[in-house]
Amino acid sequence: MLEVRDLVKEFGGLRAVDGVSFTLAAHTITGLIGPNGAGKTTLFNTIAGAHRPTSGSISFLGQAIGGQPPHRIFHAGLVRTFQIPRPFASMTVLENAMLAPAGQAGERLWNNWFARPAVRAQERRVREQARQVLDFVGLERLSGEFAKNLSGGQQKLLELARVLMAEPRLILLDEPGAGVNPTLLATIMDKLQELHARGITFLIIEHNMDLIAQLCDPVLVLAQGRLLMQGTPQAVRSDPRVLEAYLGGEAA
Ligand SMILES: Nc1ncnc2c1ncn2[C@@H]1O[C@H](COP(=O)(O)OP(=O)(O)OP(=O)(O)O)[C@@H](O)[C@H]1O
Repeated sequence: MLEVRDLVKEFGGLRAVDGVSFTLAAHTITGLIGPNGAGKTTLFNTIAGAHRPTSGSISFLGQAIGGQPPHRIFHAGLVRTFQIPRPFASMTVLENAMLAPAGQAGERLWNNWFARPAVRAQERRVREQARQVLDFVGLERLSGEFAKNLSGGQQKLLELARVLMAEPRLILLDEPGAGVNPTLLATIMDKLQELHARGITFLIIEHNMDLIAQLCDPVLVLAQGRLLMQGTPQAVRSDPRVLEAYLGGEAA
């Protein structure tokens, strides 16, 4: 589904991603771990189009996407979430979900004036899809609530709902477990497993090793911009190089 080859991303003289290669098989949940500053977020940003690769290639479903703008990658079916969700705080949960798909008829000025029935029909469809997606993530009863009133975990679920509106094939999830209480974390993990069973592929950055061990196989370990190893959660956990990378990271 995704093939990353010799990917390099430099900021000035700093190689945040330093020659990384891996492939993601369809219908897998792959974990991405590594100490702070290892380059995980930069790798996500480069795959999702926020950064142009310095060199190397990225292909998604056989198409080269390296250096493409984020909206094109998004519409190709590769979406990402953020470690700290960014909903529109003063809009409701439902409105936030409805905003997600681009290219709606109502976005074009002329359509508003000349194609009102088409706009209304499309809005009805988007609203219905948003309700179904919110129902799936368990936020239906909060659909009229302002997004700013949601807890951290609920905001993560809203962010998941928003990316699901795009009907993605591959989701890059940035720390789904961060700042989430244990009850909601269990809900989020259930939802991810259900989406996986429905055929969605995931790449997940996460510091919570229990979440990684329960959901992910394989796990990629990044350290200082390089892929240190990949393997099962058990293999990664017991590999002395991984321990050393983490201890080195903490000492730094
Ligand atoms: N836009 C940027 N400009 C300059 N340097 C950057 C930029 N983004 C990241 N870096 C640097 O690149 C390196 C990798 O950072 P990155 O955020 O990708 O690591 P990470 O593994 O996601 O860390 P964390 O687990 O703390 O989120 C760091 O040294 C960071 O300071």
